[in-house]
Amino acid sequence: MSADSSPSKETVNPAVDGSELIRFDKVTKRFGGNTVLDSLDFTVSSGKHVTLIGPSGSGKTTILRLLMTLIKPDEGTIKVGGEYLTHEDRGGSLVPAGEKHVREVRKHIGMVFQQFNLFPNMKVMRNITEAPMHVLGLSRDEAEERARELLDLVDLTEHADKYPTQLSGGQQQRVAIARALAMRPQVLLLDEVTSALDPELVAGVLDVLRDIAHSTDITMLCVTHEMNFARDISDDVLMFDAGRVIESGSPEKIFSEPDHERTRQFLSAVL
Ligand SMILES: Nc1ncnc2c1ncn2[C@@H]1O[C@H](COP(=O)(O)OP(=O)(O)OP(=O)(O)O)[C@@H](O)[C@H]1O
Repeated sequence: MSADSSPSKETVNPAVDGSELIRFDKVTKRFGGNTVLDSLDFTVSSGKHVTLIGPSGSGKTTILRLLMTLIKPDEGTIKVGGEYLTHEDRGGSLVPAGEKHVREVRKHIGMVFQQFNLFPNMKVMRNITEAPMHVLGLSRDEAEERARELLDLVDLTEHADKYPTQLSGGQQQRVAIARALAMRPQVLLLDEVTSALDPELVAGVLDVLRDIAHSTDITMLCVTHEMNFARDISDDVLMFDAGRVIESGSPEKIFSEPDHERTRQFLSAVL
């Protein structure tokens, strides 16, 4: 993909001003007796690329699933773009969020999953235009124009009329990235997006994501085991252990001179 094929910042993410975009306040999540997130606090500023690293089971994916409202916290609050995701503010008192409120706030969040999750019965173009037309109310022409720009961005212009099964896993994952961006989310959540791919297809997907990270202002929250990718794109790396952030900092700091012994152990096992 040439640098020229990148869409304008306006196309991808219209609302970037460096302010706080995500806030977790004392978020606790338990599954049965297992406390997966333990009074977790963290924030992500608009336009930043933040990578979550840490051992298996430390709660990284749980954070993304909470943001997608696939699960709810047991305690604490989550805000996106200044709005509560989990609650509604009724004259100063917080009540659990209703469906409509959750849908509104969630519009600002896009997610790419490990397993692409494309609609198998829809061609690539329709996979990308479906949500902008039905959720945002774009006309077919508007949605298709947006989709064409994004197909260019992910280097799949020639494949708009194919079904997902006619594409490689790497191509399907790039469609999933375009589909997430078509909603013009303020934040893109990436959950180990290359871990289901054959090794030779990983680089193409990571290159597209690097390009998006470097050529747009979109906020990214990324869970990955690809440490070189994390080093390339991250403004901040958060090291998790047992549902808490044990240290955070620039990739240079975390990967080269971490403060914490647990971080050193984890990195020596994965690097
Ligand atoms: N729906 C669920 N029901 C029960 N336990 C769950 C559920 N989802 C996650 N867990 C447990 O929560 C813990 C944290 O899971 P999570 O997927 O967030 O970890 P992770 O840090 O993303 O791990 P990995 O790097 O292996 O993906 C694990 O012990 C997991 O088994």
